[in-house]
Amino acid sequence: MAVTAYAPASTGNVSLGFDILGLALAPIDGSLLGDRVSVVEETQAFSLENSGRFAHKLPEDPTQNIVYDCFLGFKAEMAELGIDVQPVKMKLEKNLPIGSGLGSSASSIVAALAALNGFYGNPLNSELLLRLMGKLEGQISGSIHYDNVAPCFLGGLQLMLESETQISLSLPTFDDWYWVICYSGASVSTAAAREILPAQYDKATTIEFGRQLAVFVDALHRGDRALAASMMKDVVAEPYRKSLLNNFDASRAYSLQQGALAFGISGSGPTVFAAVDNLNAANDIKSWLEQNYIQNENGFAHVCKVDTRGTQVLEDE
Ligand SMILES: Nc1ncnc2c1ncn2[C@@H]1O[C@H](COP(=O)(O)OP(=O)(O)OP(=O)(O)O)[C@@H](O)[C@H]1O
Ligand SMILES: N[C@@H](CCO)C(=O)O
Repeated sequence: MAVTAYAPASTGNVSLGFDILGLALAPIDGSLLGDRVSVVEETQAFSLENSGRFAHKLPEDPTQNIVYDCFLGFKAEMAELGIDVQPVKMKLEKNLPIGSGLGSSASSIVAALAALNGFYGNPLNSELLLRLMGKLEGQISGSIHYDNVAPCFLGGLQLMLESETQISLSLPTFDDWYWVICYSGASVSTAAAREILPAQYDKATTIEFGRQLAVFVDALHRGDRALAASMMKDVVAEPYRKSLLNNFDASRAYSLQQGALAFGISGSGPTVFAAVDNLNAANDIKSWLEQNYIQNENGFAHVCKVDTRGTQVLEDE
């Protein structure tokens, strides 16, 4: 029976946890903000059919699509278990823009591997799947980082542990916070946005990074909203990346003036996010960003909450 998986958008870094903190997102209006991948049936030769708002941005050759690499990666893992996997017919509904900072490739990777695993009766455990997801994400961006694939797969706010037995730890979040996200419509390559960062950081920045992350995690566990929000300042990527983003400073200034608790770049951009604890302010910031941050017809904005469910796998009727 065909199996479909939905994998939500995610924000990597969340300003204060470069490469090791990520958040899954769900628009509060119920709209889909994530890719869907189906495994339809076994066939003679691998095939992939693309649909969705951003399908036209995908490589035309199916073997250049990361979903194909997911199939190969899954087949190799299954071979280790002594199981031979035949070519399959797959479908990708590409709802997330590529190079958006919303974990677009991660969403395709997670949905593809979750659907493949579901189709074959879940032979691979979650930990193994997540490692494979990270490996495939690393293939695209140049280095393995789990801050999109882990929240996309598991849901919620995830802190990377990356021990031999566990990749990610789930952190508590505040139910009353909204996350306004706005994608400008431009494309920023993750690999390029990583290249512009320094290879080394000075002592003061390193101490600041450690202080912020430690205090933030403690504040989350104690439910101290104000303290948590006050730690959400990016000392690692934003100083270098914001020059790639049109109208970033004005967007932050407006959001903070409207009462946003924090404002930053989602992943490697160009999507920005504002954390807000008031729905009216969240809607107001969304409207302003739609008017002032979006650059073309591909852009969009949503008021979101944390997606606590992560990837959803369904057997088709
Ligand atoms: N299914 C897919 N989804 C997204 N990108 C894909 C897919 N298949 C192949 N690619 C290629 O992978 C690369 C993705 O680039 P990049 O990592 O910058 O984007 P991204 O993962 O969409 O970014 P972000 O995490 O910021 O949303 C592009 O070159 C794109 O053509
Ligand atoms: N942590 C990654 C996320 C990419 O979406 C980066 O900022 O490069």
